Amino acid sequence: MTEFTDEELALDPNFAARFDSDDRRPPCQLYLISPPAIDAGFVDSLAAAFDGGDVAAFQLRLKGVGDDAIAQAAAPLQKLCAERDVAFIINDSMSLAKRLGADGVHLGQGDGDPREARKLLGPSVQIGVTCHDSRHLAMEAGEAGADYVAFGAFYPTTTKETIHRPDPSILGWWTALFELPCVAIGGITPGNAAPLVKAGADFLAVSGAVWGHSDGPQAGVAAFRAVLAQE
Ligand SMILES: Cc1ncc(COP(=O)(O)OP(=O)(O)O)c(N)n1
Ligand SMILES: Cc1ncsc1CCOP(=O)(O)O
Ligand SMILES: [Mg+2]
Repeated sequence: MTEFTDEELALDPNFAARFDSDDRRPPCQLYLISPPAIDAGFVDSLAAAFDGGDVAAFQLRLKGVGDDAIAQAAAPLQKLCAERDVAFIINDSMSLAKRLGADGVHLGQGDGDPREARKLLGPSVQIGVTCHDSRHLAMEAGEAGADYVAFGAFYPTTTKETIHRPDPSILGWWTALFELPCVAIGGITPGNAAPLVKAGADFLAVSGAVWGHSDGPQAGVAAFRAVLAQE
């Protein structure tokens, strides 16, 4: 991608986009986040979710659970992801991602250095970084070799306590300047996702709207089809 000076970028945030105007980004895709706690039957819920429509990635995000317990829970889920061609991403821990041979790891700002993760995991493992509502953090993550940056929480959510509330325009700013994919997260539902897709999100990361859907996770994923196909 074309490199620009800070001055050029400050003058016109779409400066780079003019030069890369025939670069087409793939359509926005779904990135499923697990509930914070699961039971042994969850593999069936995950299979149902995958039956609902295309899912690009699944993140195992179990909070307050030790690595051994996560590793035990992960085995059938990772196998299912491999069978369905869905990237299997581990949250928080690069060492656990390495131990499990996961397809990727998601690192928050306090979860470790993406450069260290790259050294540990190698070139083909996907590394994602939480960037809240910060252009600065996103550019830092890109510099550090992340494979995607995640902005959020765009909407109120009960899945996680959140402080930052970006405007959807941060997605447009990012995609105009950088090829690196961006993920939108936080309280996303089929009803409020359209502005994020329109603004340029490459992925919608969703938990509650799928697992909490009144007709089950298959219907939860299917409900996103229309908004993802709007481009
Ligand atoms: C895709 C994606 N984006 C953001 C997060 C949040 O990560 P983090 O800030 O480390 O918070 P926890 O998820 O660890 O509570 C994520 N997990 N995935
Ligand atoms: C993990 C995380 N990081 C920011 S918001 C959020 C929760 C996403 O879950 P939901 O889709 O239920 O809001
Ligand atoms: Mg984290």
